[in-house]
Amino acid sequence: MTQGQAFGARLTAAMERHGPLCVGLDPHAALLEQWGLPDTAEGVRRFTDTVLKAVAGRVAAVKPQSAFFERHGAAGVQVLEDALVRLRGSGTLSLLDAKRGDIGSTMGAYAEAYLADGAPMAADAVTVSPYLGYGSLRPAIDLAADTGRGVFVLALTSNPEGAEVQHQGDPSVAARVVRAATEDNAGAAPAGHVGLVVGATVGPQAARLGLDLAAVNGILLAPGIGAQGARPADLRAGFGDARSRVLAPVSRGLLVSGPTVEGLRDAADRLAEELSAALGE
Ligand SMILES: O=C(O)c1cc(=O)[nH]c(=O)n1[C@@H]1O[C@H](COP(=O)(O)O)[C@@H](O)[C@H]1O
Repeated sequence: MTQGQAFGARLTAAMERHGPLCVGLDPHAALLEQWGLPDTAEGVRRFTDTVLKAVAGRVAAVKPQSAFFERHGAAGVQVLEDALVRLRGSGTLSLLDAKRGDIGSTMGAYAEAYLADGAPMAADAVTVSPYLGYGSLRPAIDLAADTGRGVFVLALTSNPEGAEVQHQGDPSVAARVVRAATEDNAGAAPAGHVGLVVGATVGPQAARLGLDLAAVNGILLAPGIGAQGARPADLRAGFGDARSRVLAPVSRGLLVSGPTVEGLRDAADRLAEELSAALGE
């Protein structure tokens, strides 16, 4: 293991220290405009610099959404790579949101891109899609374990269209993904390296679909608060006894508080408190 501690231990410690907020780093064109920045790689660089100045070292995790960097080509991807480097050692973990999923041999290459020591784009964890089969993710799950990193597997996503696939079957497809991740996390303490994505907007449906979230022994990434309509208070009902494992990523709902470092920082502090209160005992 090359990150010192295992991913589950590092993220659990960061959440105990800083709370359940994960800052989503999504430089949407509309946000760049609102911040008075050009919709170019240079605009994305200045946006990213402000977000990291505001929150790096103060929140448990930052989740850059790769798409908003990729739309500016190689120059945008360079901004993302630089952000990942900057987060290393900051005390804030990087969760790269790239939602990768492919046949196993190609998945191996994605794993090397994001989860190998010394990789230019190495993050603390990456989001992955199990919808080519959970087993196709094996190269990423295993490399993450070897290097002290993690993966977040999509289980029950926050968007309404996810139901077409994830709700199907008995047990549901989502429940089978949860069960597979639970097996990969068995025996780890305080948490395993396979996290799951369960949207804050759909958490209340988890029990109906047979997801045993309390048994997962991994961190539950719960997007959907703010722009997608969920509120911090919804987490308590949606996640029940698993709520101490919830890490809530918020992008637009927080980023609209820019463009000043102080404005963003204050908003992040308030949101972190609200989330802690909603998820507390
Ligand atoms: O993996 C994710 O983070 C993710 C999964 C999911 O089910 N829903 C979801 O919204 N996301 C991501 O979380 C972020 C949500 O952004 P906001 O709605 O602006 O907070 C985006 O980067 C999405 O791509």
